[in-house]
Amino acid sequence: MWPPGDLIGKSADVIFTQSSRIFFQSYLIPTLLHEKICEEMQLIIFNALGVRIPITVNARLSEDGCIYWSFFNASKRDQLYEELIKTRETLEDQAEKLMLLASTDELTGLLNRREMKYRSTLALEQAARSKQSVGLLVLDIDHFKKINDTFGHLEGDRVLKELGGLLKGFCRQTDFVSRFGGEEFLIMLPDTNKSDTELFCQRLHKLIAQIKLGDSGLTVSIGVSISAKDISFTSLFTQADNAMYQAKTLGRNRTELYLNA
Ligand SMILES: Nc1nc2c(ncn2[C@@H]2O[C@H](COP(=O)(O)OP(=O)(O)OP(=O)(O)O)[C@@H](O)[C@H]2O)c(=O)[nH]1
Repeated sequence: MWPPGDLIGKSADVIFTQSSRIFFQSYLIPTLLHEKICEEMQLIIFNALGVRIPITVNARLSEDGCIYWSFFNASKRDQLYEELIKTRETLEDQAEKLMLLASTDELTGLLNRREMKYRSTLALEQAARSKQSVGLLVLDIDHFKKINDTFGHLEGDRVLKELGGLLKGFCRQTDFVSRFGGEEFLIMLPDTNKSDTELFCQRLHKLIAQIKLGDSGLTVSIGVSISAKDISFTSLFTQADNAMYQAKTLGRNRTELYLNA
């Protein structure tokens, strides 16, 4: 630093960097004159060799009109800030990854059961407020046990992944697509009606048939329920699930609509 006595009589221009000088003159001095005290001000000074040194400044204006200064070397300060920023970024990164892990299905990357329930519940509340209908599709792969038994579990997993990717690509950004469990998928279509949803399902059957298993294409059974009024997610799901079982009973590879009484 400066040898003792060397700073006596030196102007602030010699000691402070340009930005610190501006801060010193426009903020620190006026504050000191007004408040009589300034604490923990962060400035940068030049040492006797012209090297920039970050410092923490405390100053007090005494009754006799003298200003008493104390400068503390804060060389590690910037390093500490950088480390804090890096740590915060790492934590934010990890939190994002954890949120993704907690909300998605590992195999397909689609929403998992918990996240689907959560988002669908919110969407249904919103739809009820704006008097819009929401379509819920329960989609279950046909004879999936046989697929596993014939082609092996790994091939079964491949089919689940391919179907997941296909559903994601086919649906809109605003739709919710999830793997609800095993070989069952759920899709929620906000702001839809019966005829649009039926058309959607017809297209879906055609598209899904492009996933090949030996010589034949994959088939699914779909159950649909359209929210008529204020309805809970559980009730809407039960309706769509019943319709899906109806589709299974009627021969599979088809869509059945739950009919509101
Ligand atoms: N490969 C694979 N198989 C799974 C996974 N989760 C569930 N399964 C299998 O999916 C099969 C579902 O069989 P079932 O419930 O009998 O239904 P299904 O054979 O599709 O018959 P239907 O639904 O009546 O057409 C079971 O054999 C499960 O082991 C998974 O993550 N990967």
